[in-house]
Amino acid sequence: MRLSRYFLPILRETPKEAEIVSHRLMLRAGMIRQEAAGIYAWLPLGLRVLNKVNAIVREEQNRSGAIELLMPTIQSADLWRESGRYDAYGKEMLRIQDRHEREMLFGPTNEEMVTEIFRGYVRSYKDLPLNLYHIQWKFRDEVRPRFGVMRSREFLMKDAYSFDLDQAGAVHSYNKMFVAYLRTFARMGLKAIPMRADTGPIGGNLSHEFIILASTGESEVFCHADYLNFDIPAENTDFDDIPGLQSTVDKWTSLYAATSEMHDAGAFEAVPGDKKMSARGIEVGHIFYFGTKYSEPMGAKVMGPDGQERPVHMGSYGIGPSRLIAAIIEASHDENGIIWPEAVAPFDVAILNLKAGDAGTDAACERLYRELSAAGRDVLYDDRDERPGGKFATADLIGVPWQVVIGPKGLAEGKVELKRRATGERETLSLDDVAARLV
Ligand SMILES: Nc1ncnc2c1ncn2[C@@H]1O[C@H](COS(=O)(=O)NC(=O)[C@@H](N)CS)[C@@H](O)[C@H]1O
Repeated sequence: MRLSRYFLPILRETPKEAEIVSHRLMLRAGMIRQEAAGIYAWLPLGLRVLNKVNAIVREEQNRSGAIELLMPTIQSADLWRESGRYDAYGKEMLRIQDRHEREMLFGPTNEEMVTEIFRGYVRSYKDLPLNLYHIQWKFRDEVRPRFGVMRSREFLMKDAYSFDLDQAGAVHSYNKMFVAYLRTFARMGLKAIPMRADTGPIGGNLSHEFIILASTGESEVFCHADYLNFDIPAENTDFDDIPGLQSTVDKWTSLYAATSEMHDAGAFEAVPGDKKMSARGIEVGHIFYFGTKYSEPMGAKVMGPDGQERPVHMGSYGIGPSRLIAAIIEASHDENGIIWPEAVAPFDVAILNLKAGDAGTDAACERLYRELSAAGRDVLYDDRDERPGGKFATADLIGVPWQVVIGPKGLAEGKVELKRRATGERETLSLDDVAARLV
């Protein structure tokens, strides 16, 4: 992408309404724009990151055997009356009427709808286990949306829903999602710690939140420091290995970890002093087992192997891709801007032409731009007629992992400069060598 032809509305000033660094940087880097309280437009740079985050979420959901579909954002109130949540959900639910005065709502979550889809087609235990997921916008009329997309009113959620014949099967489905979540967040360069959690309006009695430690996190968390060094389940994890997954989950729940709602100070006391961690955290995922809470009232049942009909056991599993972007920035930035983990960076490489219009630097930049693009790298070529300082500042702000600086002086010696954003380390090497390094 040539920056002279892109749409990247960088802000010079720090917006005063932004209280935390991720909100400030997402506004300044031209990633989002507020359209209403808690409602944001995703500008081109932000959308590129959101798509990369979603790609990782999707890959790990699919690896675990979950199947993607897409449910609508607008739902019928009658559906929610079946589960009894229409009135119980409270003011967070955005209730609307259509032209025929039918009561509708903008979905805050999809347990009822996915149960309705399931019951419309599945009758036999032979069709189980089943996990259906989608990545869809949600609306929750938060009384105090804040911190940008960290706690917004319209937000993106991956929500998965599992269906099993009995609790034992549902626990295995839960464990598959648990392992998928460990892999998902690790691939984004995050250390997420699973913590026993409250189940709230979703319900049930088994639930874990996945928390990223960050000083600006809304959650207060207490946990054993050893979690930070646990190995992440491998790419070739066998998701059909029931005891294997259970032992992984047992390991990842063997040490103390709880949010303030679930904190047991006595139990925490037993953690060795140098291993005690109390910190702020950001909830990036939350998984629940809630048995027949929805299948019973909504008549989602299957014929068992014994010829008996029974309601299916379900769980739901949420990740917030839009919140995740803010969480990644909170965990990975410096005074100059964002430092994207390579897996989610909006571009892989930024080429900075220090003298746009100079035949030599233009030719060298064009050549590198062509070579890297042909090799499948996402390149942002800063070809603007702008002084070097502004180009350096923009590249650091938007956090592209690699910068290639090409200027007339360096070229005269056949050299360009390669800078690694994460560490600031710089190397001087030939144009050929830098291309080889980056493909
Ligand atoms: N207001 C919000 N803004 C941004 N992300 C949010 C917001 N509320 C929730 N999320 C994200 O969505 C994830 C799942 O939300 S949840 O309420 O915990 N779970 C559910 O809604 C279940 N239906 C899981 S499918 C959270 O872990 C969080 O990452």
